[in-house]
Amino acid sequence: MTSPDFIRRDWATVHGYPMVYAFTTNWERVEQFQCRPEDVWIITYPKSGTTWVSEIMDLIKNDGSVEKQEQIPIVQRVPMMESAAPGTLPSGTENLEKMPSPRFVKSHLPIALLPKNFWESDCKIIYVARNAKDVAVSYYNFDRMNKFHPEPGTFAEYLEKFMSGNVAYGSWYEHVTSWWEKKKDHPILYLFYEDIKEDPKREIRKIMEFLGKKLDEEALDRIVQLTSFETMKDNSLVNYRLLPTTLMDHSISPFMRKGIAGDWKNYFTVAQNEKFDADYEKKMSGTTLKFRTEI
Ligand SMILES: Nc1ncnc2c1ncn2[C@@H]1O[C@H](COP(=O)(O)OS(=O)(=O)O)[C@@H](OP(=O)(O)O)[C@H]1O
Repeated sequence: MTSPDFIRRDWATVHGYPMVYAFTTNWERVEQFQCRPEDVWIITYPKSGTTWVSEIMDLIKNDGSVEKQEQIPIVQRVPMMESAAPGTLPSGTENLEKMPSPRFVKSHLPIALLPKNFWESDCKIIYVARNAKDVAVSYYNFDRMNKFHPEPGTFAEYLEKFMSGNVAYGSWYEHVTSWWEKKKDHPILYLFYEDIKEDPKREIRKIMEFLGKKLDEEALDRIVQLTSFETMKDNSLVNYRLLPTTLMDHSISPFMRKGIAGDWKNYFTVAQNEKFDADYEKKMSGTTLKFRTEI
């Protein structure tokens, strides 16, 4: 297979936001995407636990039974709306348009880039946030292995880009705080990666209630087990290993990398940490949103 022309391309810009080039060659399909009232969206800043919560949602829908689950990759069960790989794979919008309701829709979009009829569709939204330091580390390693993105450079170089929002989907700080504010006027289940890691059963219960499903303890326990990092990292339907290495090279860094809270301590120098904290204080001073950087 010859390399598609979007491999390792620099970010495109959409309304001022850096965006994965391959997704932008027909952005109108994103703006015009027809949201449906029965849709449930899983929205996150990248690397915050999207795949984890997508699998949890799909198992809840199927009463905690893998037998009931369609045996197809998570990218088709919970398609990422804005994704596209021109000439290589069907786009997220194409996959979603063909899906019967109720659909689960994944997206990393900031509020400003949502499809035009998003809010009037009155869909359900689950938002998952993860602390900025672990997101930066996870995103750095993802950019190393994911050829839809430009090379990240060294971790020191990457961290500067992350702090200035010069990464796909723009600023983490703006993303998590603006979605937090939206909770005031739209029912959004706002979850934290660290909380799910700390007590998966408690958080799965919240998702179950939000989706209006009732499952017994046995089913809940099964979902906890099936969505543990150890199980998901070896499940080819969720670990992205079915994608060709021309797109993602897991030998550089696996998609299911470590799955922990606090890995940033293995990456940040003392000086980087101090600079990051000072910058964080300034950017996050106006919000009530609080994160844990370890559990
Ligand atoms: N089950 C489970 N438990 C704990 N952690 C998990 C789990 N599944 C995925 N992950 C970790 O989530 C990180 C990937 O985030 P996303 O799925 O949001 O990535 S993406 O934005 O959709 O590409 C990435 O984090 P890092 O390991 O820190 O890189 C994954 O390993």
